[in-house]
Amino acid sequence: MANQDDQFKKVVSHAKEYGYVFQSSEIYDGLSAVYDYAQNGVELKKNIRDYWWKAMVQMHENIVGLDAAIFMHPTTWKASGHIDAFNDPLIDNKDSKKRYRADVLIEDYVGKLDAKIEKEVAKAAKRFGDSFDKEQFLATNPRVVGYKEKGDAILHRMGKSLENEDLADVKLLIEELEIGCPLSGSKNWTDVKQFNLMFGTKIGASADTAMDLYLRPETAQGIFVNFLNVQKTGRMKIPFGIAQTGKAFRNEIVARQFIFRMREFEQMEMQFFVRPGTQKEWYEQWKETRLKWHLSLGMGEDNYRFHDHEKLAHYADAAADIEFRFPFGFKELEGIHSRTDFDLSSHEKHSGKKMQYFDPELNERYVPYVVETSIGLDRMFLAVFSHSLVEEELENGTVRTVLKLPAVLAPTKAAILPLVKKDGLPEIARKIVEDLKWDFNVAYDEKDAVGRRYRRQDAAGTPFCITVDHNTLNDDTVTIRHRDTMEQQRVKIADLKAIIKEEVDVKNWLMKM
Ligand SMILES: Nc1ncnc2c1ncn2[C@@H]1O[C@H](COP(=O)(O)OP(=O)(O)OP(=O)(O)O)[C@@H](O)[C@H]1O
Repeated sequence: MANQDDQFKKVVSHAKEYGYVFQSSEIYDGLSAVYDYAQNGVELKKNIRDYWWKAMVQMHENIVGLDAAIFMHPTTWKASGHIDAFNDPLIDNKDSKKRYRADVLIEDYVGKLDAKIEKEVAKAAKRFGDSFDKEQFLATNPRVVGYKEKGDAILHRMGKSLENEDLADVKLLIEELEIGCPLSGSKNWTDVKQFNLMFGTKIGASADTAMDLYLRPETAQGIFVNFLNVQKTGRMKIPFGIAQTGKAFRNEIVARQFIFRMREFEQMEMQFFVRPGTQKEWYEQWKETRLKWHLSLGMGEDNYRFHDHEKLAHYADAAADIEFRFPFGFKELEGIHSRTDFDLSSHEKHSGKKMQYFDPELNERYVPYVVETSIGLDRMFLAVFSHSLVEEELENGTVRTVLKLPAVLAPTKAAILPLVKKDGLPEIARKIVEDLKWDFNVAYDEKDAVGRRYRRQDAAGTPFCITVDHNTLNDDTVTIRHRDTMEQQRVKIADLKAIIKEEVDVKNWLMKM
């Protein structure tokens, strides 16, 4: 593939062309960092959500679901720390008048060092072939070690400065590293300031009684405030979890990179309530479990890595990201956070209501500790979509565009194609659609030559094309074509359901965890 920018542009235009993602309010020139999911996008998104829900809720006896409201009592956000501390450090360039997140500018600088490391690794792997030992190379090659140490030192200093609210040092770091405005190159920066990311609104009709509200910036707080309701009504015993998917809103300063960073997005979060003192074990366990979930989709072990945080949020005693190799480099896809008892204790203080659990085994009451797994649904969508989009050169010299979505997530599982629009073939194809649609999302397509229809379905990500031809009239068999290998098999119509199920069944995918 061409360079990263070109690849990313292809992802964005393909998402539009094949009915996955549209810019919101496009006829009014769009709304920045807000997107709509189109006919195929809504299915892919639903399938990702279901895949997560099944893995987290259905497969765990001790995890239950919740759907809390987006609006919450405003004191929630005082207690959670969002009113005081949900800020991003921003910096303006005086010449280009562009605004950036200071920490992102610095992280991008470190990302370039990481890219240099990857280049060195690729070069050495080529040179040494089978005898190449990547671990040893990373640990001993002086140039690579130098880049790594420099990157770590920069992130460490930034982490400390942000933790100590020393914004002057963050600016100094940008100056010392000679980071320029990505747009203009200018190094003429303002001071770094904090900017709160919550969107405010009002509830109530009259000006005197209206109450200031916030659109929730994370779904987690809806779980915390309901913790005892769920525990008591579900008779849950610690350790147990509450899972939720839903919209969150953040007034992001730098809203770019398509659906990677949006102002309205969806999260899939699970809060796991544990005995104080056991949180580190659970944290490690959830890190591992969540990585396995990602790997079960078969998108390549090399495309994931953990990033353990040095700079911890006010509520956490440990935190790590699962990063994915997006077209623009490794970036956070999911966060796993050991949130201590911060949230529940703080809600206890602010509400005056007890948030404690009586542990019958210890015969003791306590505020549980919490380990959270939090993944952006839209970001997961981008990971899957961008990874799946490939251009393949075929033997005859032509190029085919294929969206190799994991079959379990594909919006349409099979397209049923009559070879020609006559001789009773469309009727048989329609009958197959009628039969399969009870189990799978399937499509009927009779327009254009069959080769073009295959390409259309390849690009839309449909794992199977089923072609009804004249032989079907004699022996009730059809051709089933596999998207990724382009292999074709002759099979009985009666066997179609089982063949498709084998490939798209959630169980078969989750069993790989
Ligand atoms: N603006 C956003 N648009 C899309 N997804 C988001 C956005 N902000 C967060 N997420 C998703 O929600 C997950 C959990 O949120 P969390 O608060 O941990 O993110 P974060 O650390 O603030 O993310 P980032 O550092 O990228 O801003 C993230 O891992 C990401 O997948």
